[in-house]
Amino acid sequence: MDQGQPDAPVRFDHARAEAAVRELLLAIGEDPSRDGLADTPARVARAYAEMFRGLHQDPADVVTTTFELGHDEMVLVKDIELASMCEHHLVPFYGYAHVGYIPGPTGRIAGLSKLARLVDVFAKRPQVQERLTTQVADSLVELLEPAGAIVVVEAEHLCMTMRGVRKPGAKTVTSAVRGQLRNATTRAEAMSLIIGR
Ligand SMILES: Nc1nc2c(ncn2[C@@H]2O[C@H](COP(=O)(O)OP(=O)(O)OP(=O)(O)O)[C@@H](O)[C@H]2O)c(=O)[nH]1
Ligand SMILES: [Zn+2]
Repeated sequence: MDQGQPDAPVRFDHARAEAAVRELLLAIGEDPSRDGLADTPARVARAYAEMFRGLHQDPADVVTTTFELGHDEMVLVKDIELASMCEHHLVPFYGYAHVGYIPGPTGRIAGLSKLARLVDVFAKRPQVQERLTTQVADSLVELLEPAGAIVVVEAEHLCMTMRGVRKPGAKTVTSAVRGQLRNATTRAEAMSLIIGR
């Protein structure tokens, strides 16, 4: 279903994650049995289960409340906070998603919170920002059959901040537009709503 990610991943394996963290601590020259680290493998395993929970979620189970309202103008939820994990370095990238759509002929619209939940389903996986953006747009299209959809993500990647090229403050902006929102005027209207804070 999702590009680059397993269709039916195994459930989170706590014992395996704990063993891997213990191994990693040994690899960096630490002593996993010292007081401060004794509970760390179990703690990190729990944190990873939470941070990667999206691997075990189906977007259709999250966008549960839809209505048919006959509203045919753009709906935009902007400044949805997101935190994900870069799949190259397994460190966070974080920022905002802006999700908008124009209802389609069915008039189906989603509860607003469901758009934010949809972002999380895909953010809580090992990710690259481009795929996260595309996945949110494509599942919005699949679930709501809108006339158009737009997803813009702006994020700062810790792999570019705390290591490597070390450029704090650099923001990556990605977008995915579908249907009528590809039209220059509609797209410009959406972008001005997104940018105009
Ligand atoms: N396109 C894209 N690239 C990403 C994303 N997250 C991290 N990267 C990049 O993935 C690349 C991995 O490059 P590599 O050369 O294999 O890894 P590296 O030696 O750690 O690279 P540096 O970060 O440049 O030190 C880096 O340029 C990262 O900036 C993302 O969401 N999208
Ligand atoms: Zn990275």
